[in-house]
Amino acid sequence: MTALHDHAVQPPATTSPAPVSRAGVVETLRLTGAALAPMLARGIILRRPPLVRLADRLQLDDRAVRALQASRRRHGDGPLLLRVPGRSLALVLSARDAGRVLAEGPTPFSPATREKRAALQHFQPRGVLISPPEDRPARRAWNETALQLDVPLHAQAASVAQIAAQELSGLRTAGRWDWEAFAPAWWRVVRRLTLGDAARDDEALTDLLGRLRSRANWAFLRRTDGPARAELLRRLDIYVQAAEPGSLAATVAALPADPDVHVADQIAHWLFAWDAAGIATFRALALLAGHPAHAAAVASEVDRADPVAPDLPLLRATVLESVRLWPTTLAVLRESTQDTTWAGSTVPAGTTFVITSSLAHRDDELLPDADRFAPQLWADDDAPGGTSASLWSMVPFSAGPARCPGRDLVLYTTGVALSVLTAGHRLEQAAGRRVAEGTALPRSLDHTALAYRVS
Ligand code: HEM
Repeated sequence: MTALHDHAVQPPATTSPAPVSRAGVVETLRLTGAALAPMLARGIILRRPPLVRLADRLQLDDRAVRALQASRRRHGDGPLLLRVPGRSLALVLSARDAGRVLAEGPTPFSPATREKRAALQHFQPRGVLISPPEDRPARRAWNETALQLDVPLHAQAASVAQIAAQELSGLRTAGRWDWEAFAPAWWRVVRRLTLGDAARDDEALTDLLGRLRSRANWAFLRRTDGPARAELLRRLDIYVQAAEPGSLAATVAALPADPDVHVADQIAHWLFAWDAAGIATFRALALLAGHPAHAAAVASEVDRADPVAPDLPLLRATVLESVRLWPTTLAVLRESTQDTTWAGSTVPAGTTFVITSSLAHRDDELLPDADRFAPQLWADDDAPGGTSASLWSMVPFSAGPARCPGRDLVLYTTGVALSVLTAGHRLEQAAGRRVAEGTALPRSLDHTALAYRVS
């Protein structure tokens, strides 16, 4: 792995720090309207389809990028403090500062911000991402071991490939599929690979999680449904105890027991996060359909691969491009646990720093490939190539000590899913906003409107 994904990641020394600025009331309102409100409205924890449609129709991510860039031109690229009554909120506007905030954690920049705690406690009160400092190390280490971070082929890789083939090849055989057909098949893959075959048809479990995620969208504004949450965690525990061979539950059962980890809470996070992986896969199909030369290279990669546990670097890069171009984590938040200093100016403890993924990944003032499909960016060991400081901002799986521990398993699983859906066929986009070579790619893409056909 390159330095970008190391725990010891340091912000690049090539650009000098810039001081903090403060937005006025009107500018705060403008930025809230253009960048923050559309993100919240779309649903941070569970997407709301009508709002996803609206974001696509109005290209809201494009508006967000332009508003943030305008503020950066006005103030410089140091953190921008907004005027929010009773809160200290700072927008991160440079790759340099994003690098710092992500690298220097969990102190002074904690991933367990109050917004995330309020949202995620609805279904995973002891999840690693919202854990207090004393509980975090054990849960983080457990997640890294169970998910096998930095291991391209997870111990369950062969089983994952088999499950993906069994559940998804029917879509290809049907010749055409849309989101309505893909999503239930994807959830069957997720339940089987996480909990075992016994969970294959347990749609009630996914529905229960969905209801709690929908409450989580409202964070502080909705009461916790304690009984429903306890029921979810209880049902997850039953599957974990059964430890069906070939599932992640079996991997988990083989780990040393530690009562402080609270396994069901960690698995509730996994199930929630697999939803993002499905969305990323579905959008990656649009990239393949719209870039025939790349699709041809992928086809020969799939032909040559080991059928039992295929290693598919071009498909990994395709999924990485999917989450770079259309990030599934709309913003990465950190909360400062002490005063922090920025080129001589001090920002008080308790400030929430917001890295908006749309700006970080689509900053066309800094990134030459911001709006193009550029799988070659990930050729260097899956980290963006080149030495430009601006590339530090391209971190769809985050960076530093809270980076996504599921990253390698996600890239493997989604790569295998794409190979099942496309192998031996020519793929075309049949519906949804066009994603085509030679045009600037849309900044908001409604995945629920996409459909594909193979011939
Ligand atoms: C497209 C799919 C995914 C993307 C883009 C993604 C991205 C991310 C990002 C950006 C974070 C950091 C969040 C933050 O700092 O607030 C994160 C954290 C995390 N992800 Fe993922 N993730 C994905 C799927 C998964 C899956 C499928 C799993 C588990 C099977 C997983 C497990 C986790 C865990 C446990 C954390 C918390 C890490 C910590 O607090 O140290 N993710 N992910």
